[in-house]
Amino acid sequence: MADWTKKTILRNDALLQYIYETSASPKEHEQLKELREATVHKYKDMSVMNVPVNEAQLLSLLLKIMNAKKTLEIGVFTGYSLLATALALPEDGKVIAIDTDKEAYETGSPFINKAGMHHKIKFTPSDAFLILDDLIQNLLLHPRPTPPKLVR
Ligand SMILES: C[S@@+](CC[C@H](N)C(=O)[O-])C[C@H]1O[C@@H](n2cnc3c(N)ncnc32)[C@H](O)[C@@H]1O
Repeated sequence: MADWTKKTILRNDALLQYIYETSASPKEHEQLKELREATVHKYKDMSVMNVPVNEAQLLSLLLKIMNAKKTLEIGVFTGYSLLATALALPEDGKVIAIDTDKEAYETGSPFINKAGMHHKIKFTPSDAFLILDDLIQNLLLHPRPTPPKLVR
């Protein structure tokens, strides 16, 4: 069976530890760290569903490089990658966030508020398939000259 604690692309533990200690962990935003710790406290082993610190930093870099303003977060859980995304977007950026699990979102939500990122996020507690159908229908009914850049 897959070992979820080893779900990283790096297979060398010593190298991974070095990267975390010298780069990823010192750069982790205070509320991302608090959200991650609250997730571990509440969800124990299930907390590995959050993206790892270094992957969230890569995601943040990619969003900044592409000047993303609108993103879709399909599968929020407690919101680690959601908060990392919101922090990487400009002040008027928007994230449509969808998850069936409202309780998990509400576990991370206080840290999103504390980081001052709540205004960028529209959370919908729903099956993403239903919301995506609506979004596609809307785009078909009201086509835009430039399609939005979407990152998941
Ligand atoms: C791996 S976790 C997401 C982790 C999150 N991106 C992070 O970094 O913290 C997957 C999430 O997808 C949600 N999910 C699974 N199927 C879904 C669906 N059809 N619609 C909405 N959410 C779904 C689950 O409830 C779960 O919270």
